[in-house]
Amino acid sequence: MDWTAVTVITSSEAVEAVSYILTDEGAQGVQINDAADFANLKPGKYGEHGEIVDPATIPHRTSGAAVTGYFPAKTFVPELLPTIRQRVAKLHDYGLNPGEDEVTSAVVDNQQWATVWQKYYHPLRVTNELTIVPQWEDYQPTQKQEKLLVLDPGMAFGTGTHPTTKLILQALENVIRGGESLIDVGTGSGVLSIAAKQLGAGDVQAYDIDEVAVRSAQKNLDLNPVAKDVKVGVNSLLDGIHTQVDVVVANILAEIIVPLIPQAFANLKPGGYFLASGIIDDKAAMVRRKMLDQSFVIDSETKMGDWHGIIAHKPAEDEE
Ligand SMILES: C[S@@+](CC[C@H](N)C(=O)[O-])C[C@H]1O[C@@H](n2cnc3c(N)ncnc32)[C@H](O)[C@@H]1O
Repeated sequence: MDWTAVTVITSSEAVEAVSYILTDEGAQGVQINDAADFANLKPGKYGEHGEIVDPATIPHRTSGAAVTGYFPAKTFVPELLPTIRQRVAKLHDYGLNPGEDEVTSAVVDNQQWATVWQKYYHPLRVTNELTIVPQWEDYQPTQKQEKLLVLDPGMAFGTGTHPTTKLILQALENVIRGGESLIDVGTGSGVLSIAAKQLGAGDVQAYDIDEVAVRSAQKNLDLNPVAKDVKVGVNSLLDGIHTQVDVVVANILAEIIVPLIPQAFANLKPGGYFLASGIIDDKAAMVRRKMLDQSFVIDSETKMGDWHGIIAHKPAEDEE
């Protein structure tokens, strides 16, 4: 599959805001080329095989920053560019320098996308307790409660930077107390299963409809000793699965969550939690209604940009 890369030339101070705008508009990965980063870079392990790479040999900007978002081929990027331009220009109103007001797009092939951003994907604190660390970075926790998710997402979705992933990681942090059994539907890179294990979940099963994602998830599970007992396989939703677990998590588009709702209800113990993300604004009311029709109780709903995450539970046996 081809991807469209949208590059915004901006200032170092606006890098985070521009990255947010690109992911909010649907970018599935963001590459940052910031002159300020290179100024602070020390020689270290960067290569895929652990070789030492001298930062001076990496092509880099000498001023400002370029932020590139990768959009799936199905996104109609020409329609998106004016919105991105407007949102970047509006950063002025928030006291940020938007930079050169230059937004361009180019098609890149799958292979390029899989590797091009690796050099620029750095450890990222995604919730109070969880930090995502690229496999090639040597990173030590800086806080006592900080837990690391080591990832090499490759071709699968789930670098942890997308708002939908962040919403559901936060929901996991709220719900997991220790020992819960859990099913991760649409595991992608395996990020949610690894997070669940890091937070103390017990038996975890992960499924994805896409074989490439399953291979990528297995690779990432292997990188995280805490997640070595997670079972991962190809499956569509919970088709053919009849079990009783404490938690079902899914970060998939609303249209796909809808048929999952009755399956999640059937596979949850009374009192068990259903955590759903990937729900865009105009589909949120419909998903909520389907959950309530199924007799789920909605505990909370959180929003990041246009995305919603829902925590719901199956009523306990003694619950009204
Ligand atoms: C938005 S990604 C989420 C990845 C990861 N769980 C995260 O939170 O970052 C959705 C994943 O669901 C998978 N998927 C889509 N339809 C599915 C289905 N019917 N059954 C299982 N997985 C599905 C996709 O292949 C993709 O890996």
